[in-house]
Amino acid sequence: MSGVKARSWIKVKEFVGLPKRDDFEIVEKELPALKDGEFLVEALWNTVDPYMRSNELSNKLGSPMPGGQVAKVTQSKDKNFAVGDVVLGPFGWTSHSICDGPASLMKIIKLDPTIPLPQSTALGILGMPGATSYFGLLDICKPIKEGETLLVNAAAGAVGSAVGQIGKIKGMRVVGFAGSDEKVAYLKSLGFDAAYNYKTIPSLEAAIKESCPNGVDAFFDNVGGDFFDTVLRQMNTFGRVSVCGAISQYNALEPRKGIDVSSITLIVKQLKIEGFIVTRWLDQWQGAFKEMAQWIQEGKLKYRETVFEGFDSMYDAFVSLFKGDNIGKVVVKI
Ligand SMILES: NC(=O)C1=CN([C@@H]2O[C@H](COP(=O)(O)OP(=O)(O)OC[C@H]3O[C@@H](n4cnc5c(N)ncnc54)[C@H](OP(=O)(O)O)[C@@H]3O)[C@@H](O)[C@H]2O)C=CC1
Ligand SMILES: O=C(O)CCC[C@H](O)\C=C/C=C/C=C/C(=O)C/C=C\CCCCCO
Repeated sequence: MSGVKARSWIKVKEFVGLPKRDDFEIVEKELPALKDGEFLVEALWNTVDPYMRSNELSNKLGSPMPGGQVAKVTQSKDKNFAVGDVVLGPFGWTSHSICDGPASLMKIIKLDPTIPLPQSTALGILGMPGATSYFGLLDICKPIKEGETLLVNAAAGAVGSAVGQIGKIKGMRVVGFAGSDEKVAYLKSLGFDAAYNYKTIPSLEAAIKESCPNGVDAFFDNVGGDFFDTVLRQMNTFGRVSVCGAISQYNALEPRKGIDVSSITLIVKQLKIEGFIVTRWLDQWQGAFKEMAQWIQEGKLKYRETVFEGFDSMYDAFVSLFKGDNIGKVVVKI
């Protein structure tokens, strides 16, 4: 069997600035017949995530773009995977893939049919970004006392919107910054105590002083650059900073050289500043998803998705992340 043609988005040029359409080519290739122990999947949902911008973290030139995918088994010679099963796997920006099951290096998880949420959530709130929010907040920002102030930026995105809500669940006072008035309204609808459009406020420093009169105890940073420095200067003693992302720098032609905050400030305030990669907690992701699914069912945790339609829209979906066009998780319905 097989006789299937797979289409893949191949990265053909290193990114310089915002990725361009001609940094990619869509290539079609006929897949071979399945061998024993293999199965064929067809993409249902693809994801685009900011880390794919990295020339270092993404696949090599000439290879398909990386990434998680929710896919349907359409042919199988593996007794563990039947036609019709839906799986989550690292298949990248590809329409069809041949897999040789969990025994191979690929991580292929059968989706849990007892969690009654859309399949696309395995790429968002109950996937890598959701785990990022959960562990980046709870393990690094460590909510300690009821009423502590948490500040999060890119707050209306996949990671940020869950960070703020988990902060509220843990009894924090939550302040969010995002790039449009529509996003600010969304954050308020999620229960954020204060929210600002950082593109239109006259001064970020003044907005922090106004919304965090007792200072900032915990800072979840998705943006980096000047934003990072400005918040760092307003942290309280024993403040915790979760350095999750630096999206303001990913397309910069000349990234900033370093942090523009005196080390004396860090010493005197005894700040704890920790970067992380979410796979650090990979063995704990499933436990987090169970708890988050419960919060969703109880109405305590809400999520949104910005859906692009069709395999050909992968590029538009990807660059939307850097233009701030999305609310919540960007996914592509194939
Ligand atoms: N450390 C880890 O393991 C992980 C880190 N991350 C990081 O988390 C962050 C959020 O990711 P994710 O939730 O998937 O993406 P989002 O859904 O938040 O989308 C990206 C958002 O970033 C904001 N943004 C884009 N460019 C800029 C800029 N120049 N300055 C300020 N804001 C900008 C935009 O929102 P706005 O309109 O508000 O500007 C945009 O909507 C990223 O930095 C990502 O790299 C994600 C997963 C794992
Ligand atoms: O969905 C899955 O299960 C697959 C997840 C794979 C993924 O590799 C896991 C972790 C992702 C980490 C993301 C990190 C960041 O976004 C922030 C760190 C670095 C981004 C550097 C971008 C540089 C741009 O020039």
